[in-house]
Amino acid sequence: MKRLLFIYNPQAGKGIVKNHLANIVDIFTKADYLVTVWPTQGKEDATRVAARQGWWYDRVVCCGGDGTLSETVSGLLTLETPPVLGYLPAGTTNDFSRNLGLPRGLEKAALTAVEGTPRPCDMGRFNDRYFVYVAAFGIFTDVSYGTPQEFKNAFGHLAYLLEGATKLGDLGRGYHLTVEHDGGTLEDDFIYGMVTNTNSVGGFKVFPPSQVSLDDGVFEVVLVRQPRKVGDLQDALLSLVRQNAEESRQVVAFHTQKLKITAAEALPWTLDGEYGGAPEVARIETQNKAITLMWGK
Ligand SMILES: Nc1ncnc2c1ncn2[C@@H]1O[C@H](COP(=O)(O)OP(=O)(O)OP(=O)(O)O)[C@@H](O)[C@H]1O
Repeated sequence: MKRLLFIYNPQAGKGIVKNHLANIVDIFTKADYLVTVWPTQGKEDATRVAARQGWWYDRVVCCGGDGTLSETVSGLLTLETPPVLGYLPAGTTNDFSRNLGLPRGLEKAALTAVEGTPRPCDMGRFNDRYFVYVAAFGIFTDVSYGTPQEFKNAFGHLAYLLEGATKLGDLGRGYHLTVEHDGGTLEDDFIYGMVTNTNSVGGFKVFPPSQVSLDDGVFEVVLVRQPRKVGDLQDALLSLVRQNAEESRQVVAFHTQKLKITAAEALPWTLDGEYGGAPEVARIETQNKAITLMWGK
C-alpha cells in the first residue's frame, strides 16, 4: 500500500473542500493509497507540513487556491527528493491550474492526482523563497495599492489598466532598475515586470504558446518601460494585446534562466499573487523540472 498526504486549506474558495472530503479520500483509497489528511491551520502551514513530513509519502496532494499550491511546493522543494504532487484547485483564483489541463470538479481532479500523467515542471527561486508560476512588480502589484484580492486580480487587469491610464494620461510611477539576464544587461525606468513560467496569467498572454513550456528551464520575462508620453502607453498596450512585445519600444520581452533585478529603492513584489517582500535586489532562477506535477490526460 502506498502513502498519500492530503493537505487542504479548509478556508479556500469559501470552504468548498469540506463537502467533498469523504469522496476525495475514497478516490485515493480506491487507488491503493493509505491517506493522511492535514487541514491547514493558517499561513505557511502547508509549507511546514510538506517540508517536515513530505519525505515519508509516495504522493502529496494539495487542495486550495494558488496560495496553498505555492506554499506546498515551497515546502516540498526543501526535500532532497520531493514526492510527486497532485493539485485540486479550490481557490477563488486558480490561474495556474489552467496550465495543467485539470478537469473541473474536485472529484475528477482527485482522480487526476492519483491516475493522471506525472510531468516534471520548472519552479522559480526568488532570493530565499520559491514560486510556482509568477513573480511580478509594479503598477497595481504595489503593497500600498490595496487588499491581497486586488493583487491577485492585477495580472488579468494589466491591459485594462494600461487602457485606463492611456485615457487619463496617467503615466504611472516607474522604478529605476538594472536588469541582468542571460542575454545581457539593461538599465531603465520600468512601471511593471512579470517573470512567469506559463502562458496564462489571468488571461494575459504575451508570448505565443509555442514559445512557452513549463519544463524548458527558462522563464518568460515581460517588462514595461516608464512611458514618457501618452502615445508610449498606447504602444505598450497594443503590443500586449497583439502579443508582439518583441516589436515594441515600450515593452521588453525575453526568455532567461537567471535574472537579477537591482532597484534603486525597495521594490515590492508579488509571488504567485501573494505579497513577496520588497528587496532591493531580486535574484530569480529557474529550478528546472524541480517538482513533478500530476496533469490531466
Ligand atoms: N486555516 C486557515 N485559516 C486561514 N487562512 C489559511 C488557513 N490555512 C491556510 N490559510 C492561508 O490562506 C491563504 C490563501 O489560501 P488559498 O490560496 O488556498 O485560498 P484562496 O484565497 O481561497 O484562493 P486564491 O488564493 O486562489 O484566491 C494561504 O496563503 C494560506 O496560508
